Order: sequence, then structure tokens, then C-alpha cells
Amino acid sequence: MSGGTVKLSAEKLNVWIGRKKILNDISFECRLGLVGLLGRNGSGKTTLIKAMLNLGCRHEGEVSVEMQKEGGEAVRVRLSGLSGRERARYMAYVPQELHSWAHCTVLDFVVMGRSPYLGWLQNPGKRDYNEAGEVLEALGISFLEQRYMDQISGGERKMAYLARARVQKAAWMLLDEPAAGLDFGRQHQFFEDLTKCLRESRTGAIVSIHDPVLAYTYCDQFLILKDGRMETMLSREDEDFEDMYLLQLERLYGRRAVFADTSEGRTMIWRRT
Ligand SMILES: Nc1ncnc2c1ncn2[C@@H]1O[C@H](COP(=O)(O)OP(=O)(O)OP(=O)(O)O)[C@@H](O)[C@H]1O
Repeated sequence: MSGGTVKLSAEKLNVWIGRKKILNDISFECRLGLVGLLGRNGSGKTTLIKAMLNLGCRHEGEVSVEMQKEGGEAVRVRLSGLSGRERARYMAYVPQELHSWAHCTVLDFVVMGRSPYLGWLQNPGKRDYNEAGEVLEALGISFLEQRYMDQISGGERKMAYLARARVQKAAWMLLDEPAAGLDFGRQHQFFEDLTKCLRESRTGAIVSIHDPVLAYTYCDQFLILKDGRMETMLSREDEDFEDMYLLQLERLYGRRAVFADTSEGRTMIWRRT
């Protein structure tokens, strides 16, 4: 996108699945960078991500992205009025549950991320394939290019989904438990690549994440959901951030953690109960 993204916000989002109300009055405003979405199982993280993408569930409220134009002027784009194709320029999605894609190479899958920029029934061209190839290379998975989506591992498929989201060049990425199922090295590689990509492209991402240590290590802001409501939003820049983070984790999970300074830097440690 030209210019830069500034903020992603939700205003009074209420979401239902069938007759059941899942999310209540969710409002927040995220700045650029990586935003961790935390909450216990069933607290509504996936539902929130899907509602923001207008996928399936009935909802009311507004989601908007604030963009900065080249001249510095800020413009707010309300996403509810946009078609799926237009919306895809503002938001890319990496789902929690991944489909396998028979007879589709990883490269052909990743290049689908260019669809919002192609004409009706227009096939991706050489430039689109080059971009897809570059992203695969940047993620260190070029070796998967000609493999089939249904013949690679779950973790490899997850990386392919991330590559597709990056090729989409949306203002924000919404990633539902992207690190689950990745090995220890790949998990950290994943977050290092993601934070570098966000910095370079001046875009943002929301990731739902269950590991509070991973979240503490890589996220700039933290959206905390509890029983379908926004419990709080924390920022690493808050003066009392560490104390508040520990307090929220204890409230959510009933477990105490501490921060400790080690020769490798500051780290978070769980006390075994
Ligand atoms: N298809 C559905 N029909 C009815 N209720 C549903 C459906 N999908 C989810 N729910 C309910 O909505 C609530 C929120 O679910 P959601 O998947 O958003 O939680 P989550 O925070 O992403 O959970 P997890 O961490 O386990 O992935 C839960 O109470 C869940 O049981």
C-alpha cells in the first residue's frame, strides 16, 4: 500500500455465532507493530479475528484502518463498506486451521496473495511470481516452491500461508496462532522474520498466541480477552508494563511468573506450583 498504516481500531464489536453471543462490546485501537491477542481457550480470539475479517459470523460494530497518505494526511478507512477484494488490501489472514490444497504447488498457492491487485479473471504474471518467489526466499522456504500443498508438513504449510499473507501486502495481517505446531527454532525464526517484515513495510499484525513468554519477547502491544470481553490492553511502553502483564497473566491463568535479569538479558520465568 502507498503511504503507511497508522492504526487499526475496532469500535463496539458484538459478535454472535448462531444465537449465542460470543463477543461483547470489544473496542480497541492498535498502533503499528506486533499486537499479541491473549486469552484462555474459548475466550473469543478466533471469533474476534474472523469478525474483523468479516468471515462468517454475524456481528455489529466497526473496524477501521487509519492510513497516512504520502503528504502526511491521515485517512480513516471503514472496512464494513468494502468488498472482500478491497478489504484484502487492508487485511491478510493466516487461519488457525489450514486446508490442504491438492495439485497446487506452494508457489501457486503463495501467488494467490496477489489476487486483490489483479483484474477480474486475470492470471498472475511474471512480476507476481517473482514477488512470491522473493517472499519464499526471505522466509527461507524456497525449497518448498514446487512441492504440493497437500504433500508438505503442517508447519511447512503454515509457513506457506504466512508467505501468501506477506505477498498480499495488506496494511495489517491477522494471524491465528501462527506459531502453534512450529518447532522451537522455527517459532523464533517466525517471529523474528515477522517483526522485521512489519518494521520494514511499516505495517502491523495481530497474532493470537498462547505462550506468554513468546508474546512478551516479540509483541509491542497486548490485547487481553476474557470470557468474550476486552479485559485490558497493555503496551510495552506503559510505565508499569511488566507488573501489569504479570498481574493479567495471573488473573487469566492463575499462575505467577517473575522477570529475572540474566547474562542473556531480561527474561520471564514461571514458578512451578
Ligand atoms: N461454531 C460454533 N458454534 C457455537 N459456538 C462456537 C462455535 N465456534 C466457537 N464457539 C464458541 O465461541 C467461544 C469462542 O471461541 P473461539 O474459538 O473464538 O475461542 P478462542 O479464544 O479462539 O479459543 P482457543 O484458544 O481454544 O482457540 C467459545 O465459547 C466457543 O465454544
